[in-house]
Amino acid sequence: CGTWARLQQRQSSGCVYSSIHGFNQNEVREKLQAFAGGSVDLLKQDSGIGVLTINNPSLMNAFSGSMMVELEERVSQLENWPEGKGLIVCGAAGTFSSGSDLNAVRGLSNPEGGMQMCMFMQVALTRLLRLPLVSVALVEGRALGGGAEITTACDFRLMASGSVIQFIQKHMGLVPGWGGAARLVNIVGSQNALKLLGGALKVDSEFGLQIGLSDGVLEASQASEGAETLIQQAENWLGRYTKGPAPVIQAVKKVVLSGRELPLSDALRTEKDVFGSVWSGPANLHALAMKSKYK
Ligand SMILES: CC[C@@H](C(=O)O)C(=O)SCCNC(=O)CCNC(=O)[C@H](O)C(C)(C)COP(=O)(O)OP(=O)(O)OC[C@H]1O[C@@H](n2cnc3c(N)ncnc32)[C@H](O)[C@@H]1OP(=O)(O)O
Repeated sequence: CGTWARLQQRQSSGCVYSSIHGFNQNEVREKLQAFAGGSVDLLKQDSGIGVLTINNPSLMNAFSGSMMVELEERVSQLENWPEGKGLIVCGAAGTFSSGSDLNAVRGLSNPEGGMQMCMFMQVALTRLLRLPLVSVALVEGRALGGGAEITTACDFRLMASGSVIQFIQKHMGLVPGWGGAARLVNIVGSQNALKLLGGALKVDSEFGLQIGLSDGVLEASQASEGAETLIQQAENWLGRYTKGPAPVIQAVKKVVLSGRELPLSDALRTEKDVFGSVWSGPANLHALAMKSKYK
């Protein structure tokens, strides 16, 4: 697909930033690796649903430098997953993420270091949002600062009862820098984004639904035999949008993404190309043979 391929190409070559902006991805990667700790784990399931886990429980899943690098590596793996249909992004041990690891932040304390880290994370999170998979952030516990920003790099957000998303950057004398402000405006509109960022408001599951930041509330059940875990609940919720063959689900995500990101004429051309990739495909031929009715 012509325009889609160009969009993909732009994103893997760094999309927004290049050497013109003083961005050297390999150099930043090397610097970030020096701030080690935790991991970002990927489980690719046979069902076509991936689970990406932010894993640094002793620091409330704060993002060390090496985790930023791992996030980018996991996104690369997901970009090359033909059988993939959906993705759940969650945190380990009952909480989502408390944002940047403050120890790494202190080590990058000059504006140049901060901006390099921002550029790296913006590129990784833009690629996460542009995956041809339907993605959902499963928020349990807290998503603070950079953690709140990561939730906005998914197509949907599900909040467990008792969980909180909070853009606390203002309290730190900062603004979001991982692309979270731009994405938040797209999700909740500029009025609500100004309230959330300007007031560093705590968004609980009810408020989240009200302003459209959250797409559903999950009830954390007591761990008992037969009780669904939050991940299982999120998988069930996602199932409505990922049921069917991977090429069709990926095609749906691509046309929505191009409609959101491209000027209309480019989006229309992409839609035509993506349509061509599924027209007379196995799923299309099967549906025609079944003479299905949609009453
Ligand atoms: C670049 C800026 C920005 C962005 O990218 O947008 C950021 O993300 S900056 C990071 C913003 N986050 C914070 O400032 C979080 C600060 N921490 C807290 O508010 C609290 O720790 C908590 C997350 C609300 C949890 O509170 P509580 O349940 O009471 O646990 P503890 O406070 O005891 O936390 C356990 C342990 O974890 C350490 N911790 C938590 N978050 C971070 C973090 N972001 N970086 C480094 N360390 C973190 C906390 O210090 C405790 O460690 P010990 O004191 O050694 O036990």
